[in-house]
Amino acid sequence: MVIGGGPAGENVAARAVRGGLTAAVVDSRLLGGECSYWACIPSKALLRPVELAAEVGRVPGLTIGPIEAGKVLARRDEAVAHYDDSGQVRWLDGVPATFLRGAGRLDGPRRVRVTAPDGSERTVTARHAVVLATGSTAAVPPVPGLREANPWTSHEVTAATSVPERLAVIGGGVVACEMAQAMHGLGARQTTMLVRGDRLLPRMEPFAGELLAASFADAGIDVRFGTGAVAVERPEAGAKVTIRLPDGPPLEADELLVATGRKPATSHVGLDTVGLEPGRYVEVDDSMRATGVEGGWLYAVGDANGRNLLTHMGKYQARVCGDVIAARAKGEPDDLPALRDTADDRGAPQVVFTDPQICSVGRTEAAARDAGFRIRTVEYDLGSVSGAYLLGDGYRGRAKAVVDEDRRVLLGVTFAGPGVAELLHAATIAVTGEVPLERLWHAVPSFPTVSEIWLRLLETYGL
Ligand SMILES: Cc1cc2nc3c(=O)[nH]c(=O)nc-3n(C[C@H](O)[C@H](O)[C@H](O)COP(=O)(O)OP(=O)(O)OC[C@H]3O[C@@H](n4cnc5c(N)ncnc54)[C@H](O)[C@@H]3O)c2cc1C
Ligand SMILES: NC(=O)c1ccc[n+]([C@@H]2O[C@H](COP(=O)([O-])OP(=O)(O)OC[C@H]3O[C@@H](n4cnc5c(N)ncnc54)[C@H](O)[C@@H]3O)[C@@H](O)[C@H]2O)c1
Repeated sequence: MVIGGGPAGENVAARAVRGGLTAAVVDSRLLGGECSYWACIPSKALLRPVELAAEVGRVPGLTIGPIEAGKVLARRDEAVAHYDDSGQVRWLDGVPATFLRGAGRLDGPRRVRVTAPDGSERTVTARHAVVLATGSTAAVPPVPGLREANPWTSHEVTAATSVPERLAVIGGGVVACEMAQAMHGLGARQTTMLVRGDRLLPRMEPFAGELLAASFADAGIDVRFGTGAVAVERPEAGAKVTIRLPDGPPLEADELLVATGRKPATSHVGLDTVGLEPGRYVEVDDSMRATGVEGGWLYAVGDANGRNLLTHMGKYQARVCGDVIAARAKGEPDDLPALRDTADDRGAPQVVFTDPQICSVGRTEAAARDAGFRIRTVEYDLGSVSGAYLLGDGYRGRAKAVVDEDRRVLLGVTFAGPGVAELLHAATIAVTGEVPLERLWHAVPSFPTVSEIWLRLLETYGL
């Protein structure tokens, strides 16, 4: 029994069925989850034309007219299937698994109470396991007047039906960067980012945020560091927003986006009925089983367990989880390597779809040092790789690899630059596979591709 039908929940059900069990998924909104309708898919649909326009602008001889925001918003609507989940429901039927539309809530061991949209209730008892896959929601900080001002969160900005003239953004993380760039590229005349710290994307290598900030400055996005909202005023819905800052004049905007992180969607799922604290991430072991629940029947995957708030990592956890549940149900060995999550704590692969793209896998230099590794780092200017130069004039980018000096394998890799997202999986294989540098040296990148960065990094290292 799976509560929450986002990418993680759907995949647990599919794997459990593949393993010979039956499965039911309950979702209170749309099957497909936040990712399909209000996160990954719409945000990337909005960003794609902005990225493409930037790419075209770097190639002499090509010009691109202004982006028609209306058509981009219409394509976004297509990408989210006009907020209709019948395609996903058909997919789940074909798994085959049962879909229950309604709100799920734990009601003691292996029991889930489902409240349907018409208010009717039923209780389902799972034979083997219950999986929490309820995701996360935007966290809104307790700034005076902020909630009352009804700001946009990721939910509203990805579903925007028009582009505000003046957009203010609180936050400097992934959602803030991607959506500031999307709205600015789609026509916002004044986009201002209020960033608490001293850089964008603080969890990434510092050069990534620096390159992004330079690109935003060139594009006319006003990024202000070391500041934030101390109070917010909006007299009525639809009116302009006034954001009071720690110093200087207040900022006025037509819309305000709050992108200051997430909180787990676990406050309403009956955690208290099984001895866990509502509203917290559900702590799990590497088989995705909730620790601290007697009987071992409760699991949590995806954003709900807080390991890595990324769709592909939630789906990976879901594959582990569905397979583990099936193995345990059948009394089969449940400790095989494929039945354990070994990817999450090494540093998940992630792509930030801005211009430049920022992507990384494994540990940053700081994280590797904190973990006690004896490391050496190498960096290289991506713009001086022939393949990158050929992509367009003024290509700016950088790559960095973190090497474990004791084992001579890569602990982490970061790329920043236009078109680097597709380089990431090679890095993921090298880091996850712990490919020795001496072996990696024989993986010859094609000329003239951006992948030649691999050769340059290894040469810089000394190979
Ligand atoms: C703007 C934005 C862009 C993003 N872009 C990317 C990206 O490009 N790549 C990437 O990897 N990640 C991205 N993410 C992160 C990604 O969206 C999440 O990691 C992912 O959606 C988590 O999947 P999930 O299945 O755990 O939860 P969700 O997708 O949040 O799904 C949870 C589901 O549970 C349901 N639910 C909740 N409570 C109940 C209940 N009590 N009963 C029944 N159903 C319930 C909800 O209705 C929802 O359908 C982005 C996030 C945001 C906000
Ligand atoms: N392309 C992608 O992979 C993608 C895209 C969007 C979101 N996501 C995922 O969704 C998650 C949520 O993204 P996010 O950008 O909301 O969170 P985040 O954790 O990436 O960034 C939050 C930002 O808000 C700042 N902040 C936190 N509290 C604040 C406060 N009270 N006042 C001012 N600033 C504050 C933080 O310093 C940070 O810069 C991320 O973990 C990310 O992995 C992924």
